[in-house]
Amino acid sequence: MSPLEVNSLRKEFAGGVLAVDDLSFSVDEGEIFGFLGPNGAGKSTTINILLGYVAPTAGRATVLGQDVSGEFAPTRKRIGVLPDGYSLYDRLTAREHLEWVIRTKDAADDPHTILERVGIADAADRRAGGFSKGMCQRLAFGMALVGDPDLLVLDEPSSGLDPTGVQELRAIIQELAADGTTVFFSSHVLSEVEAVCDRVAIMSGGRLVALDNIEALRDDLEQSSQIRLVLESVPESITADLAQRPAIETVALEGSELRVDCHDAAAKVDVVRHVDERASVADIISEPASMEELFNRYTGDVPDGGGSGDVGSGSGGSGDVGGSGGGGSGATDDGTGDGRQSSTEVSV
Ligand SMILES: Nc1ncnc2c1ncn2[C@@H]1O[C@H](COP(=O)(O)OP(=O)(O)OP(=O)(O)O)[C@@H](O)[C@H]1O
Repeated sequence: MSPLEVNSLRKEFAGGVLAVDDLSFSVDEGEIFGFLGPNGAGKSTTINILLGYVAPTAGRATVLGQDVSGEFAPTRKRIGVLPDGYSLYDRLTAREHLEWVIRTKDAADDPHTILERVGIADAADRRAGGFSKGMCQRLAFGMALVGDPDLLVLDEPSSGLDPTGVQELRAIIQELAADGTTVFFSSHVLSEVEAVCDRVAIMSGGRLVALDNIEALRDDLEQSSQIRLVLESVPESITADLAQRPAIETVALEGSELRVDCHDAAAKVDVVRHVDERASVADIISEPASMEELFNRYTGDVPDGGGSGDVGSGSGGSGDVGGSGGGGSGATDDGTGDGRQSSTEVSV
């Protein structure tokens, strides 16, 4: 059985908000599974269902063989969670944070080993109140590693990390996955997802709009990607002419560069022929779809490149770092609130 199975999942909040709509997917053991989507797509709600904090309205989710609607507390001990918008205790040291999760999970880890792994062993006895954002993130990630979880649920795990930190995090995630840990990786940072995930699911408006490895998604869109032509001279009305042709989505002219979004490969050929008959083409540029384009095409969103410091709303309903289930507030399930905290994230 897959460690994570979701079948026809639906979540409707009070007031008729349909947050998750007929969602089905499964994740393999040892897979790093990216979970993407614009704000409000339903990612946090799905994660909260998978962690047993929110009850689905319909459908079924099974995590590590346990139905989330059943007695989920023992299973939660086998899950490590790094929620977005987690909170740490200012007065507790890094070591004390880990000791607390180790206790609540009945684990036998050595706090020092974990702190070394996440690169903050030097700060073991410092209070978290004085930590930088990156140090907090490393500590929260360390807390998620307690008990050698079978499933890691990471929400915006690279938030606040410097480039070295991002690489270290990536290496740890890959090591864990190679050892059989299943990783559920939710992020707005598309380059991170591309670098680390085996497959990605893209959510939009509560629905799954794409599910595959990035190469396959890219191939899929390749048929309908953009072509750019650099012209030596620009014939009058070329943009209007092209816009009339079949399977053309948009046409834009910037200086001598013509950009055309096409529905299929045949349309690209038609564009080249059509323009070549009317102008001297100096260069043809057809690049593989970027991760941003993939996201944009599947969700209809206009991302800003994954690095501009947008404000994303918090997710990860419990704020229960480490996934101990022993201190998280839990998300309410009545549509009146979900216990989330907001945070500033680098996001699309
Ligand atoms: N407790 C709640 N009560 C009512 N509506 C909710 C609740 N939680 C989420 N929603 C709504 O469900 C939809 C999906 O929200 P969700 O937080 O799951 O999206 P998300 O993909 O995690 O977004 P983000 O990237 O902004 O965190 C939104 O329309 C949101 O307003």
